[in-house]
Amino acid sequence: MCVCEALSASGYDKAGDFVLDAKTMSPAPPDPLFNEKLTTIVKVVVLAPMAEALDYALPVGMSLAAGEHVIVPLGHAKVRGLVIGFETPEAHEDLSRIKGVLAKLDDPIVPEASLTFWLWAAGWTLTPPGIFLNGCLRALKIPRAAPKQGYVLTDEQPARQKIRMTKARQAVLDTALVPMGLCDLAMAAGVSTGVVSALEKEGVLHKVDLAREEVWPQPNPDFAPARLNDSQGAAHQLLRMEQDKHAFAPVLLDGVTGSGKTEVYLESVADLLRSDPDAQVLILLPEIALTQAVLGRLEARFGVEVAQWHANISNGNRRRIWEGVAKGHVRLVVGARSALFLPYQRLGLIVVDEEHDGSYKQEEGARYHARDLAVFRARLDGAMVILASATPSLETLTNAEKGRYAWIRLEQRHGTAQLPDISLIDMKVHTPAKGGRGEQMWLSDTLVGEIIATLRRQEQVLLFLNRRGYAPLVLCKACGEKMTSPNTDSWLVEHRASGRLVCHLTGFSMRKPKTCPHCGAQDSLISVGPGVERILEEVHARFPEARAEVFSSDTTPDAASSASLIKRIEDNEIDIIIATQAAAKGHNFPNLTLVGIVDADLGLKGGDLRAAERTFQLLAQATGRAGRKLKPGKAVLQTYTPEHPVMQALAHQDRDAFYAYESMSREIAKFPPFGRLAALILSAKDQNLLNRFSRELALFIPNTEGVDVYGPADAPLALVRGQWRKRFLVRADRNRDLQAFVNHWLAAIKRPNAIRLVVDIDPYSFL
Ligand SMILES: Nc1ncnc2c1ncn2[C@@H]1O[C@H](COP(=O)(O)OP(=O)(O)OP(=O)(O)O)[C@@H](O)[C@H]1O
Ligand SMILES: [Zn+2]
Repeated sequence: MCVCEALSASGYDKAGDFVLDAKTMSPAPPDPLFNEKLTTIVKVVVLAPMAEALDYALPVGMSLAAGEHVIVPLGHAKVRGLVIGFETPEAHEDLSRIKGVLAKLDDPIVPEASLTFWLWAAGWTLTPPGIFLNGCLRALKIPRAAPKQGYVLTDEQPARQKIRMTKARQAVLDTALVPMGLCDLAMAAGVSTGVVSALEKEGVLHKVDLAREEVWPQPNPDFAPARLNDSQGAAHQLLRMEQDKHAFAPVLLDGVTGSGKTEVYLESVADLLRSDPDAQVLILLPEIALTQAVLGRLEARFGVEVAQWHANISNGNRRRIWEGVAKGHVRLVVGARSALFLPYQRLGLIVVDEEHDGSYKQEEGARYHARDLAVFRARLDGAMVILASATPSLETLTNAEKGRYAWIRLEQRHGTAQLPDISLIDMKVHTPAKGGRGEQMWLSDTLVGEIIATLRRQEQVLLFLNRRGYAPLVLCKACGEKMTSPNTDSWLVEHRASGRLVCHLTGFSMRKPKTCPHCGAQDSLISVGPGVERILEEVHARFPEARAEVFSSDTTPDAASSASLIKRIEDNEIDIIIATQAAAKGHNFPNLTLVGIVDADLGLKGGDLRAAERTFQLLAQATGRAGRKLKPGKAVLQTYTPEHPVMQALAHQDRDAFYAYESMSREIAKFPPFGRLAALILSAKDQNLLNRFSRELALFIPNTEGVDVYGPADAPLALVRGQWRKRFLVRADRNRDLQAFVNHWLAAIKRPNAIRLVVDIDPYSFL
């Protein structure tokens, strides 16, 4: 496709964000050769929303390789692009319209395996490659730090002969044979920095840029090996057997909470670092808070600070790590889902810890599932991928059961630690009494009794409620009006700590009003239902002596604050932790012995496909925080549906029963993992236009065996920020090419520009 066609086809007229600053380009290259002398056509993915790579001429005197960064003309703009391949001119119909590559940039080349992976991932998620690559290359928009300067001898003998020579000066001359920084040189020569500066003034030394190559301290696999217990040792041996295949090896590391999965996979990381000096390792974690906890363990195990990659690192580090990974200098990375798209040369091992976790699904921009893509990346590199969890996703468990993945189990907690006893409290019978001022309370007498006993033993309590803020709903008791976000189908959540009503969907917030905005009644707004802040209030009222704190994304907005809260819990400075899911997984708090689930039914409401599975996983993980070291743990679940299969499986520690039930119901419906799904989400300001187009799109649904399309239906969130929303759900048998079906369907009808379309392959959110 030529540039002009591409431009008009994409409706892309402003280069906007993608235009490059001319200053960052290398000096002007020679003019490109056209037509008769053209020997090579370069295929470039420009960082713009285009469906295909574009063709450019390779100028005389420029050499390029796939994975190199270039500046190319696009319409009247100059834009950044990535070279993805070459073609001979014979393959091309209209050479007269081809423009030349303008410049080559000196950013590190993207290794072939990473380039292949990125392009594949773009296709898989039905994202235009330029948009996808723009995300992968974002770190390169950060300006490089200016290079450090050093000193080295000039070639000019006369200058040397003219100066007054001293012993100190001679020492510098003898040392400055290679460029060195001021302090390093002075120290090596045993003189003051003044001597060095003086020699520069006299023209004997001159300043040069020091090489950019950064030295990354290498993780030492033998720094502090773990002493694995017998079953961990056996699991490690099995992993080693998989690793020794030197081929794609997906493994489910399935061990109960606290069994030491982390200890085991760190030994596999060590094995790889030891046996393959070129390979790189990636450890993926679902939350930044968890990254902080694991970083300390990595440093203790490998003796160096390990590179971390997530939304919360500084720009400088972002650029350094990106470059270090591309050059193969950074061998071990720990990070959140986007770390999968660093430019690794060759990954020898990927660990996806807490593989079942919903945060691996990216819900904005290119919608991808990092666990699934990690498996693909491992296949590409012929590597091992370890999926670790105490509560695997049904997808992964089914793959293990069918023998597609190796399945390694750890059935017991490490040492003397036991899984906690779990009891159910039927809240229909044990309704909490009202407080002294008639206010509603949320903790039942049984749970309160357990908390008192735990505090008496000077042990810690975790109360789990997966709801941020004070109350999920504010309504007017005079007129019944519910406070909602403007032009959005979403309740405003009351946050007392900040005194605001907040929309968790759009980020809108306002001060809580004194009068009802609907009927004007005074002080008529009441808070309905509990969030963690409200539980904190109740805890303060009931246990005034206890030190209680909330652990949620509001109280730990960044890596530093979560690291410090985790430390204070470990140091026993907090007695009662009131936590959302941010804190309920992965952590090891040795003195924590009681977990109370305030509302075990919460995740089951409003149910989507995975509601039961997710609730089971979340509650198994949360209760799994109790009794992980020497002291036995206990968990109490408050529920209105004790008979529900999720509650029964939890109470009887019968994971298999739950998965069997869940698997059967999905198989009957041919839902994942027994079929594949894609969601199409259409949105527009104009509701009539949206309705009309949705109906029209439905007329074009291709008739394909093994594929069903449901919709159009109003999305459960039918209005967001003034945009109306409709959804289609596509279900396909496992052996159907879902992406091809969607592409084929969408190609049949032109979509008006006023309608936005998002395609979500393997959706996890159905809102
Ligand atoms: N072999 C071992 N030697 C010493 N301590 C161990 C050993 N194995 C596990 N532990 C300790 O037991 C606790 C639980 O281990 P770890 O965090 O690795 O478990 P996990 O299986 O990853 O747990 P979860 O799935 O709940 O996150 C940690 O404090 C860990 O240091
Ligand atoms: Zn009112």
